[in-house]
Amino acid sequence: MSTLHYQTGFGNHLATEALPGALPVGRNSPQVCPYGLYAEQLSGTAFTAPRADNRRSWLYRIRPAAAQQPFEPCEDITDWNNAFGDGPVTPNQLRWDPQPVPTQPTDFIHGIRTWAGHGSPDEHAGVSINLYAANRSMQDSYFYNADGEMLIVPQEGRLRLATELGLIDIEPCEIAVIPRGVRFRVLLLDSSARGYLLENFGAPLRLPELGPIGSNGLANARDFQTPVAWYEDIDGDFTLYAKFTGGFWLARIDHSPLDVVAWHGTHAPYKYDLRRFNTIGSVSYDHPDPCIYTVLTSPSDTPGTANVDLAIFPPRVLAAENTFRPPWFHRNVASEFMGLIQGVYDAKAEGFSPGGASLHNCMMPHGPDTETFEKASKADISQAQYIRNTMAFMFETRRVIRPSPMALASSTLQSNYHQAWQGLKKHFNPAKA
Ligand SMILES: O=C(O)Cc1cc(O)ccc1O
Ligand SMILES: [Fe+2]
Repeated sequence: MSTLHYQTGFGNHLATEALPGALPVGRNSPQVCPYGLYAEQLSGTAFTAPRADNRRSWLYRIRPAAAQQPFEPCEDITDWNNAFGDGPVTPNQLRWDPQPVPTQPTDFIHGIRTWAGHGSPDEHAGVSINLYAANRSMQDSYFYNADGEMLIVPQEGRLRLATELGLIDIEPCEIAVIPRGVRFRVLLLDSSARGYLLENFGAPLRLPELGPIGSNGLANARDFQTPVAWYEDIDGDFTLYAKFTGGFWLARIDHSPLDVVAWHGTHAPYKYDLRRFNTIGSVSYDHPDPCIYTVLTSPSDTPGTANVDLAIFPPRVLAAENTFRPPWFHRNVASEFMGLIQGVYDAKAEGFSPGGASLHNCMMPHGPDTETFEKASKADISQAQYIRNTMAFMFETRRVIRPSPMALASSTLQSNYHQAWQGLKKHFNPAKA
């Protein structure tokens, strides 16, 4: 769709300059930088983080980020917060219809509504899960998030992410990650935009290990795209919004903070097209655990137990024999928040719409709805099944996902979701094995 230029790979050390010779050679911090630029290091992990995990970039910019006015509390962003409610969480399965597009002029950061989450930005652990709906570009304003990295999952409408480190265009079925601290603004390329936003307070998202799968498969590193350096040299009266410790702040700034002429490093935004995912599945029997569909993972301090995983359920071919092919009935210690980007999700014949959401928390029983169960139990599985029109995703986390007060009060909350499993008949017959 776009003519933007990207560098490829995941987690590799990239280098890019918008003007020839803007990147210093042989050192990060020369006494005087080319073109009169300032050098600035942006660290996304501890200085001493292991090499494989370390994320930092060196930015060469017109003014350092420190050249800004003091921040004041910002009152006009209230629906995006880290107030996930307190008190006991309902043990009921929850599902929501899609959110309406706003009627008032609303830009991306003002159109974010917190739906669920856990943990805290102060602790660098947990997530917030949000829905966004916007109908105009951010005007004369910029934003950065000190609380976590932002994973944007568009469901409707294309976005241009104008970031310090370059331009990214995304459309539905693509995702983008903006790392902690990176300054950016969001432009709408269509009249309205809607989607999902994960704020990850924990360790930066990374590719999962592949184990016995081998050196290829799932999301391949070469399909990740990071922008080339791009800058604007604009003076004016702008607003810089910041999110820090769950609250919003704003400062005046007399120039665009998107003034990085060259950069190199590992802490940089990227995009990925979910349609490139190399789906691995069972070619003998049984439906595998959904971790087989992991795109990205934010590990916690406990091995194998993620702060959050992004898994997808993309178009694919089901071939398992003598098997109930859809997702099975299950209860899980981990908590599962799902969204649907397009089409129909294979575990739910009805009621889970594109733009909608579901939450199956710790130990909540769930699985195929009655219609899906009955159909799959009788289906001819001598033939492969082609699942074409779909793209669902799941944020799976180790901790309970607390639905926000706003999500629980929303008119889009389905009061009849439990009906999905009410029609399940008793088939038991002790006389027939
Ligand atoms: O609950 C869900 O729909 C998500 C899911 C999908 C799957 O294929 C296996 C397990 C699982 O939790
Ligand atoms: Fe599940």
